[in-house]
Amino acid sequence: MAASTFLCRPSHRPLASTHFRCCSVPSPQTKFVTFFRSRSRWASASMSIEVPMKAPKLSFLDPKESGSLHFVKYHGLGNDFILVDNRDSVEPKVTPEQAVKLCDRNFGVGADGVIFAMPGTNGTDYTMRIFNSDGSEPEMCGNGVRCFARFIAEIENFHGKQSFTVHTGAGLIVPEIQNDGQVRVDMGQPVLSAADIPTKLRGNKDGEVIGDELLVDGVTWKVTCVSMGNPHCVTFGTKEQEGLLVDDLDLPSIGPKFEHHAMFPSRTNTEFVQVISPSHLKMRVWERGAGATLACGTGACAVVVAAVLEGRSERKCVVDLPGGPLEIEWRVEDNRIYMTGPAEAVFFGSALL
Ligand SMILES: N[C@@H](CCC[C@H](N)C(=O)O)C(=O)O
Repeated sequence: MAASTFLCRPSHRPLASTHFRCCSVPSPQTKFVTFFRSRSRWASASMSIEVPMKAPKLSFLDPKESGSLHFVKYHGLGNDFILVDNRDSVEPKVTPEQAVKLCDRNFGVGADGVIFAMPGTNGTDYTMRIFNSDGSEPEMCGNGVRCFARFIAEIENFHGKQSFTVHTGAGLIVPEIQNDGQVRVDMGQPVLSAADIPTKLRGNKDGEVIGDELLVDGVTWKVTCVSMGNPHCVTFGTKEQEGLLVDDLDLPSIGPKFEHHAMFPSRTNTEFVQVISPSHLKMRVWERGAGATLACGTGACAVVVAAVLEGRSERKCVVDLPGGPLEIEWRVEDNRIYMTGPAEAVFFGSALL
């Protein structure tokens, strides 16, 4: 069954419409549990099931049960998120510590982050907050905001082309759901001043870090730093060897050394980029607070800005990420960046907190 079939009214289906009343009849060896399914043609029928002496608690199947979190899992090109309907409160329904547990791929639901759909701020339609899988809170998430837009459309029962305003830690973001289901997002203007990114790299006379040298573990990398609300360090190669082959990188080894580099006081996301053509870039990403992910929307935007500033690409590019392509355009007219890509619901459920 298509996920969207379930998602029209997540709080009403399917668990909420199925109430089980349970009565047990003890016997020396076993308990017999009788289920009555209410409001159905089975209401007067009963079914006896033999269960072990200690009948399992079924309370966690009740969505109203306190202590469980109802969520929908989405992904944008494999960058995956647990979406929480938080429209009734300005406080996130889970703590950063709980987010870490939920994101665990063995002991939890598994995700790169938890995203909260919250009431608007200062007149915006909604507010989006996100916790990374390490529990830290970033300012913005590009793939996340596309998932957020599709989630809002489902829970608000919006259809067709839709656009709304979203307050984020990076300011106002405007996603627009297209007729084909893709989401085009006005990601705002890039920030280039070193102090605001933030990076301690000194930069040029305008305070911008474009093609500067960064020593990482004895190797000098050429980097351009961009903030899309969150910090990004973009590299096309080292001083000795321009022209990365991104598939050859040992990302788990090199990524953390950029993320925790002393030049980035708020840590950084890092994009390693290969130029396929002036309108086609290929990247891998090591994300702050989440590690190697299959895609990063803010990262893809930062990559196009860096490629333009370094004279490597046009302003409109397809950016290939491990999880698939994004279309990115940095418009001359308004200095704003537009990102277009998919977002898909994959499952929903209740997690015990
Ligand atoms: N994957 C995201 C970025 C999520 C936040 C990032 N890890 C950070 O800490 O800045 C995207 O698609 O932009």
